[in-house]
Amino acid sequence: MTKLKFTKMHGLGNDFMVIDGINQKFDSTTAPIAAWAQRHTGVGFDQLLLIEAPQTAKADFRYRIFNADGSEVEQCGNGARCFARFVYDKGLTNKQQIVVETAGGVIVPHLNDDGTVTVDMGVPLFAPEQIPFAAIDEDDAQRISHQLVIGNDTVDVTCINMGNPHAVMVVEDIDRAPVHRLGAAIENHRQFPQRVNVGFMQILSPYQIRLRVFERGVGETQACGTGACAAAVAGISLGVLADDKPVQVSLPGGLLSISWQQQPDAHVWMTGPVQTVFEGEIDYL
Ligand SMILES: N[C@@H](CCC[C@H](N)C(=O)O)C(=O)O
Repeated sequence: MTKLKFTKMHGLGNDFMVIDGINQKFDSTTAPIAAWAQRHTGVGFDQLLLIEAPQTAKADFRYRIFNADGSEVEQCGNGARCFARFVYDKGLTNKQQIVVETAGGVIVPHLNDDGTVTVDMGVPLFAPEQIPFAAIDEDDAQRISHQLVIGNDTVDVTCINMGNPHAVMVVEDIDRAPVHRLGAAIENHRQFPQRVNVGFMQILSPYQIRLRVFERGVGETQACGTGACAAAVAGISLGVLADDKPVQVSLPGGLLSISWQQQPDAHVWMTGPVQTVFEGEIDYL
């Protein structure tokens, strides 16, 4: 049995087991990721983040993401900030602006002097096949908001791909929203063939929202970076948020600042904190 070194980190309470897969051997096909994710019997985390060498010369690193249920996914915003802090603090790079390959496209985190990290999260996608979302007909396919039938209820969701799929609902009060019941039903709704992350957004002003996210493969988390980006983009696209200043997103774990201008090919920018909690090692292989 060898020991695998890892670092426990979090971004606003969305927590991660971060593994340097460049300097140690790690096989994601055999690692017991879902068991390690367990809160009582494992390390406990929402996502495992794996750092690898890039596959193209244009990037500095490749960053892979695994949900607590063990599924590999395309993108993770809070993880991207932790990733950047990790590679810099561990001396894997001396760059403060890092080009990163992910399964959801290239992102560019930048380490700020105040300890926060700003990430260029790329361009949001809206077309049903890009989410992916199975629209019921051509009219439905033209819209960014869609009606979903869930049992006896009909709910409106705005669908955005931020590297990974998101469905965002506007609600009156996130404290009273049925986040767990509706979140689980929408995550696994037959119109989302790859499942979906579900955001519940309360509008406070054109520049301020409250947000809870029921994450695909995890359940409700303290914060979701891509969820915050998707919610801000959804609100701006629906005309209930403004795009001339950053939108402040208040999540159960704290605040993220999101900027996006409603123009073709405009990138989404996310700024927020990161925290290293402890270093650990676990029996492996
Ligand atoms: N916590 C994340 C998103 C992690 C992946 C997500 N659960 C998915 O399945 O796509 C974030 O901060 O963006």
